[in-house]
Amino acid sequence: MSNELQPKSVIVIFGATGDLAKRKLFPSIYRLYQSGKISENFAVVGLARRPWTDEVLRENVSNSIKEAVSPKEDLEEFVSHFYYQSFDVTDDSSYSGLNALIKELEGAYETEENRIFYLAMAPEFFGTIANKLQEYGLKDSAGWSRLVIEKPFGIDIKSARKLNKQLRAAFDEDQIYRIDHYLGKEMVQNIEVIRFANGIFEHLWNNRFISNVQVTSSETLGVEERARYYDTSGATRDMVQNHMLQMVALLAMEPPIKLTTDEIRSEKIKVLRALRPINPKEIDNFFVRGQYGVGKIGGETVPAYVDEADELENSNTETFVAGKLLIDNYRWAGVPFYIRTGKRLAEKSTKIVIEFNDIPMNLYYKKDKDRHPNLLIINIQPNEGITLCLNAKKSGSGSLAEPIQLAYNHNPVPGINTPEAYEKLLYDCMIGDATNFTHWDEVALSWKFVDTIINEWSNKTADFPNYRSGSMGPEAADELLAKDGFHWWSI
Ligand SMILES: NC(=O)C1=CN([C@@H]2O[C@H](COP(=O)(O)OP(=O)(O)OC[C@H]3O[C@@H](n4cnc5c(N)ncnc54)[C@H](OP(=O)(O)O)[C@@H]3O)[C@@H](O)[C@H]2O)C=CC1
Ligand SMILES: O=C1O[C@H](COP(=O)(O)O)[C@@H](O)[C@H](O)[C@H]1O
Repeated sequence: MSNELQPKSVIVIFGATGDLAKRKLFPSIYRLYQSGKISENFAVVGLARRPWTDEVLRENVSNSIKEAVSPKEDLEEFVSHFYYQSFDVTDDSSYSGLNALIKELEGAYETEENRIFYLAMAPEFFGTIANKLQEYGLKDSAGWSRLVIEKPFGIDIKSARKLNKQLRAAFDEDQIYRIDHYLGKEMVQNIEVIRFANGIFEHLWNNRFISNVQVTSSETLGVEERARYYDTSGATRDMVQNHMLQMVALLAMEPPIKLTTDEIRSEKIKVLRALRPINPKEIDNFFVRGQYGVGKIGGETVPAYVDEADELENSNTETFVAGKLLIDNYRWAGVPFYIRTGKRLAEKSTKIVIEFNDIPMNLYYKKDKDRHPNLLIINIQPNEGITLCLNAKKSGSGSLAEPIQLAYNHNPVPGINTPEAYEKLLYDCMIGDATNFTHWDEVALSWKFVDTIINEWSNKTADFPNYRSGSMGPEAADELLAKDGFHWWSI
């Protein structure tokens, strides 16, 4: 592997004793090391308040890797690149010591003064940290400095603007890497290729041939240990503002004129700009919310949302959202993009269905109800691949037809590809490729769109719970499509 592809850097992780670092970041860095994408020229500085030592951090890193991947004999050598500093981000005196440690490691590991500051901490600290990194000269090195920001990026447009202003006072837009881990998923990245590298699809990819698009991201898990965060967020902030709208933008965008970060992001921005704002008076015609009650998942009885933790009692937070989006541009006028996401649903799966217009008359099916429009299904997870649903002659039945599927498996091993997504995004950040990170304009437009919905819902108490755990959400989500003559496809 050439040096160009083996970026050198010191990676500083704020919040190194936390859950994200343990479950996602350490295993991702190890996988990059194992695959040769990073060489020996790297060091990781872990920061958090608890009084760990280098050895304690290294032991924790080792354990987290053993839990996530099958380590090889290089694990000990790998963890020797990790250093720990007990650090309170609100305490000014911590930052000078950090500067000294980084400089020492840059000398020892010859990292050319390239620095990544990964903020794996609660969002209320993001602004302070960015500010201190500037004030104490940590971001000003002879190499490059990049800031990776975890979600949530604010809780509404106002707070997101404030945060962005704080970040931009210290870092340039091209130094800020806002993570949306769905953009690191293999099949989410594949949307663009499937669309623009195939003549047959691109000709049909518009309102003349597509009747509707459905994006579903369903989870079987409940809120787990994240009740405090989740209850102030809800499914709209947690999944729609970011992952769901990003997938819609990729499905609807125009072909970029070049495969550059700016061109691709600017096409996505145009889609988000064209989203028709929801009129609060008509919200029920466009958006549906839900909260799970008791039910069964995988044969096990699971509690209702409000019984998952003490602080959730009487909660009015939505754990499910379904919506109909309209994109007011030449290509998509009149085509509904339906989205649906929720916790404690029947299956863990993310899938996109593109439904094409049906044929004008039925000659090949005895009953109209057996007809099947052509569908293109993009399976994001746990299976990765695409399925094209066509109609073909039914064997031995005169000229009658039956639905058939052409299926392509992109990855023969099904699984939830979140660790791989983090690995890809971390590497992209190291090589300075921000294409699969969200630009501020995308974040702002997405917040503007969802804010109307969140505000409207926060004014009215919902009749929760309204769906059973283990189902696919409230009936109103089915009615949303039925009103337009469609239904959710579950292929
Ligand atoms: N966990 C996940 O799967 C995901 C997390 N995220 C986001 O990632 C970020 C981190 O989440 P997560 O790891 O779950 O959170 P945790 O609560 O597990 O970790 C928080 C970290 O911050 C440290 N910390 C808290 N206060 C301070 C302080 N004043 N100074 C220095 N360190 C401090 C804690 O360590 P200590 O107590 O030792 O100081 C700990 O290391 C959040 O923004 C979250 O929304 C996003 C997607 C998924
Ligand atoms: O960002 C988030 O995503 C996860 C779902 O991610 P996936 O990669 O497992 O599909 C979700 O569980 C979480 O609530 C949300 O914060």
